[in-house]
Amino acid sequence: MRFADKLRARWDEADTLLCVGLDPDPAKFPEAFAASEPDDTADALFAFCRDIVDATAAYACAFKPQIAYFSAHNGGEAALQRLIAHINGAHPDVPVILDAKRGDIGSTASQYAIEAFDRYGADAVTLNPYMGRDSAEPFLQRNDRGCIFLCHTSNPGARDFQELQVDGVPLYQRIARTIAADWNTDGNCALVVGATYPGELKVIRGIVGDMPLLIPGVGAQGGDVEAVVRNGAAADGAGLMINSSRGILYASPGAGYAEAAADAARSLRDAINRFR
Ligand SMILES: O=C(O)c1cc(=O)[nH]c(=O)n1[C@@H]1O[C@H](COP(=O)(O)O)[C@@H](O)[C@H]1O
Repeated sequence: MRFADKLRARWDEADTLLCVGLDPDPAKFPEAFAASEPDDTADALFAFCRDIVDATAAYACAFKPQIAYFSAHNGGEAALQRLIAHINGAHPDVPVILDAKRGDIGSTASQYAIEAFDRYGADAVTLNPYMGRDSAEPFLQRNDRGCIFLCHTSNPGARDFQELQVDGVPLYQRIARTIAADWNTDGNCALVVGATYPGELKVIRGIVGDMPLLIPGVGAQGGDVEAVVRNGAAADGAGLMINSSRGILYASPGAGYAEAAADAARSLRDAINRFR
């Protein structure tokens, strides 16, 4: 199924706008995952994330594994492959967003598209639009998959370039307008907008209509759920994938980590739904 349709079906059927972020950091794992050999780390990455996925799937409109948390470790890429295969097999209704923030010349971008969509089997991938249309083309052409472009990121440095004036408008608005008007001909584009910039989120929603928005930055980064939903929801009350990673993964450091993650995911889903 196309990413856009899978996401829409998940929003409707599971009544959730929560994206569960999978950023596994072995230093924060419960005792049970302590690796005795360096090679055990990859197995621990997989097993910890699998437990989180199985505990939180009911509350998730998407899962978002961050590739660096896997590829930083020997064997980590194989663990990521196993994890996405597990999600696709056990929770086939929940789309997977590979957070890799790719962007390069077209020939290299083609390889990145194969990596995300064929090697890993992701439904969508995060992309950096800085290199322009031809760098996005190999991803856009795979029109059953989602292309989620950075627009206004959640970090403090987002202002350094993204808010510079270009032809009288901030660059992030120009990016939103260009992607909505020119790049989204197959309806497979979405944008990343940080929860930490609710005013900018409102402007972006006004530019892009009902395009899906991936919203990182609630929880650990301090973004406010009410402001995100009020400023970012589409006209039908959906349109958002509101991500939390650390707030769910490390809800409890002990043996009850999976139950605590489920509780954190359920309460964030409910908090989001209260403002829709
Ligand atoms: O593309 C992203 O997912 C992303 C964009 C952005 O502007 N800010 C941002 O935090 N992210 C990612 O979203 C996740 C946020 O994690 P938490 O702050 O722990 O919820 C991390 O995986 C980041 O890499």
